[in-house]
Amino acid sequence: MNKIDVNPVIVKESLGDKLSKEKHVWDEYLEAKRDKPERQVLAVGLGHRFHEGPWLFHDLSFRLEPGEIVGICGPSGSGKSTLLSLIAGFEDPTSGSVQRFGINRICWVFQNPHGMPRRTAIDHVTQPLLGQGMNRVQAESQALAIMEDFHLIDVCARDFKELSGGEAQRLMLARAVASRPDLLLVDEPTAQLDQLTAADVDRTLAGIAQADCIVAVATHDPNTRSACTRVIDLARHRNTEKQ
Ligand SMILES: Nc1ncnc2c1ncn2[C@@H]1O[C@H](COP(=O)(O)OP(=O)(O)OP(=O)(O)O)[C@@H](O)[C@H]1O
Repeated sequence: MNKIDVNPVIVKESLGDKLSKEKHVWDEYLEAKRDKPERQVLAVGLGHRFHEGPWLFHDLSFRLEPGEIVGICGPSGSGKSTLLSLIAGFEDPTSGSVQRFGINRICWVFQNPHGMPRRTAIDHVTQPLLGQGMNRVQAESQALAIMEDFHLIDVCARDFKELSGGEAQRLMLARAVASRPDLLLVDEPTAQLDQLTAADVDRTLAGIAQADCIVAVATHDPNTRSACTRVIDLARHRNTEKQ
């Protein structure tokens, strides 16, 4: 938890004029909290199973904070997508709790890229920026800067339907970054791609780390896993005793 600085002079003065000065200190505390929301996801003792089925994972505790790319890893069926849903709050855990702080906008990138076939690549990235109130010149310049991070400059004027699978997936990541979410969840970004195209996506994955956004990527691809800054390995949280 961030330390909130409280002015010691005001605290000392408050001994004399207790009520009003204490209120001052309290207001300052609230102001500081408003300015620096502690954006985080806190999971404690998390476990999940569907109906009376086997436990996918249990006793899972972690904290997700902005600035890193957290890989949610494990074999097929281990519950990676389910854990993303729990993190987002779309599903309630069977045991334990997930708390979200400072999260209003959640963005998902799915394994199958979905775009508008006859709209250009740059349109897909410009759109969310226009929605945030930028004018077209500002939005296009910002969109190009984001697309550069995802190696998309050469195809920016191409229609979505003309993009390769890897380009389309990188465009989904660029559009997600342009949407400025508080929480970005990426589900198996390379699952539908061949090895070479997947490597293209992995090379640009660092571009989704944002100073003010929490990022989690579900993957069973070892290269995508290596591109993450930290890993939650679901294989370690399966326990036959609990099944
Ligand atoms: N709504 C549901 N109801 C019942 N079972 C479900 C539901 N959603 C997922 N499952 C089951 O839970 C298990 C974990 O699914 P999940 O999609 O989370 O795994 P995953 O690790 O993401 O798998 P993959 O790597 O194959 O995408 C699977 O056996 C799946 O069939």
